[in-house]
Amino acid sequence: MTDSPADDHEVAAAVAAEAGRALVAVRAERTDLDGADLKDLGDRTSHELIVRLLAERRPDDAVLSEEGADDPRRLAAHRVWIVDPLDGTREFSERPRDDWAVHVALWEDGSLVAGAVGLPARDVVHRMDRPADLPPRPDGPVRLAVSRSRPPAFVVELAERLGAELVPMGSAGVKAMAVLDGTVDAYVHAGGQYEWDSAAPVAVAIGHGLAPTRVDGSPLEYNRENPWLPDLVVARPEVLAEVRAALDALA
Ligand SMILES: Nc1ncnc2c1ncn2[C@@H]1O[C@H](COP(=O)(O)O)[C@@H](OP(=O)(O)O)[C@H]1O
Ligand SMILES: [Mg+2]
Repeated sequence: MTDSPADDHEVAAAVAAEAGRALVAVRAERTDLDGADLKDLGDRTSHELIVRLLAERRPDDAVLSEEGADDPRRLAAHRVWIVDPLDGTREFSERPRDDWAVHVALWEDGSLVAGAVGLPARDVVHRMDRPADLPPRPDGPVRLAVSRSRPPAFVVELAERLGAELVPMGSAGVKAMAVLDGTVDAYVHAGGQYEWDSAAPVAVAIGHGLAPTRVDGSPLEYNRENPWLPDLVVARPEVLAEVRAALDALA
């Protein structure tokens, strides 16, 4: 029997948690592997588990996964799970880094309606339906999360304009959750990403009352034919106007 639609948040969180446990186990047990081999095993293990769990619990829904062949039926589907089985694959392969994530989001008829971002190495699952208050923002410069391995030149320029501090870390999910846990004030990305990199983090950020957008201020749209979604802005309310003004000036 499948769960009722009201349980979509539970499904997202449970699937993210179970995939996270599998990834932690792979990383702990396969000490014979590192680099590309560990990345590949992590990607594959998490993807296969997520696809199996969603097929069991939501057999009528389509799935768009970074690690699966694109299923064209998703374009006619009302409900599509958008998943990144292992976001921050590079960091996953660099033991003992903990900045990697599992993304599970549900898109329904044009909107993200459920989502969970698991941070397995930190034993945390952030959920769209369980918002926590943002910690107070400390005084001082705006803090921007940025890729540790390929910081976009655009974000470096933005930081200069804002007089902001760049805080490098891996994984789009980790960076978006760093806004919610108060580690940074905003996550701005440009130059390349796919829908699975941002869907679940954006769903969770929306659940926490934030209003993520594209860099040009337009809405983030999911389950499009081409899943390329190269930029996004996730900012806490106190810095949003300042960040938007700097983005508009750079455009
Ligand atoms: N220019 C780009 N083009 C495509 N994907 C990008 C990208 N920059 C970042 N990403 C993806 O966004 C995620 C976070 O990257 P980063 O840690 O560098 O910020 C990674 O996902 P994966 O780890 O799932 O591949 C990475 O592949
Ligand atoms: Mg990713």
